[in-house]
Amino acid sequence: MKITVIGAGNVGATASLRIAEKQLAKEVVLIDIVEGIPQGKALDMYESGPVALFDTCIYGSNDYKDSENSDIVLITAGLARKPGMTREDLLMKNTAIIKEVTEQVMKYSKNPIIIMVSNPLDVMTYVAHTISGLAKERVIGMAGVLDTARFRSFIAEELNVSMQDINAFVLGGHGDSMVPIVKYTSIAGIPITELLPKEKIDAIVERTRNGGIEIVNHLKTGSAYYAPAASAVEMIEAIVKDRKRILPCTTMLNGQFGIDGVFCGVPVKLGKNGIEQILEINLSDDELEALQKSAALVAENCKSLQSVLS
Ligand SMILES: NC(=O)c1ccc[n+]([C@@H]2O[C@H](COP(=O)([O-])OP(=O)(O)OC[C@H]3O[C@@H](n4cnc5c(N)ncnc54)[C@H](O)[C@@H]3O)[C@@H](O)[C@H]2O)c1
Ligand SMILES: O=C(O)C[C@H](O)C(=O)O
Repeated sequence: MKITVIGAGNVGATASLRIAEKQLAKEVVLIDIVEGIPQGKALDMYESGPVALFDTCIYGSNDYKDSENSDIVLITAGLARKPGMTREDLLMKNTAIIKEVTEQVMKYSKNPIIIMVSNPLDVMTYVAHTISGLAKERVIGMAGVLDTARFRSFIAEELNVSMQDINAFVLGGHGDSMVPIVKYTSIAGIPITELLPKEKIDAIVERTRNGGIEIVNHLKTGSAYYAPAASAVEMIEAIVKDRKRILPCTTMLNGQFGIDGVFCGVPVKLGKNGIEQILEINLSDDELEALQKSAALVAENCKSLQSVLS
């Protein structure tokens, strides 16, 4: 198994180390546009092998040739937002970066699975899919796992219970319009509505929607990376180990949930072939409407890129 991580910044470097520590690949290649950074960071990680107990071969490069024959490519290249910015403010600059990165990736790997992290997430997943020409099952966006991890952690904190016992889904686009699905949120199988009053649930939903900017406002220089990297690696692990995990991921919908031709976060089955199934679960009328609205915003942004991508 060979995994290439594009972007040796906060998310890319953190994810690379987690991949190595979990021994998910024989070879991890870290690529960035800045000379020295991927080489230095990767060597530093490699040298942690004897004490962190892994044998993964991990190295850095500025040359996409080193990504040759990758099974999985994690794309984290691009600008991160700062306080006062929305993810959509990154649209034009990151589109140019993701277009170039995807072209380079496809020069050297015939049929990789691409996992997109760069923002605005749903639109960048669309860009990578359009440019790569890969089957839609092989171009997957990471956002739902992160948004759901935030939702789960806030619920666990409120109830003072293990995070492991919280089951939930946050669906939709990775923006202010994301849709935490209260109907499928449970604590060891107990519906959340039996354990928390509506006002508390509403407050947690709101905090989840603002989870990204909450971190940006603390950090001031960039955005979150520990939980994002952990979330991307959970998806990679599901694929590498063919675990058939049911996770909220961004994928192209073709009529499911009444949404057509748009990338949007929904529950999927993840295995060795990438997205192996989309689970079209029953949503309440309000949740379905919110999901469709969220997808419409993604579609609008994708449409604005038509001239750039053609
Ligand atoms: N989907 C999510 O939930 C989620 C979560 C966190 C961050 N993000 C997004 O991920 C991206 C990266 O975040 P970060 O915190 O790691 O940022 P960062 O600034 O720490 O790292 C980005 C890296 O990309 C590199 N880069 C820029 N242009 C490049 C190019 N053309 N080719 C190769 N590398 C290039 C930079 O040199 C830098 O090392 C941002 O767009 C951010 O908004 C998304
Ligand atoms: O908030 C951001 O800009 C980064 C990422 O999308 C996040 O949710 O942490």
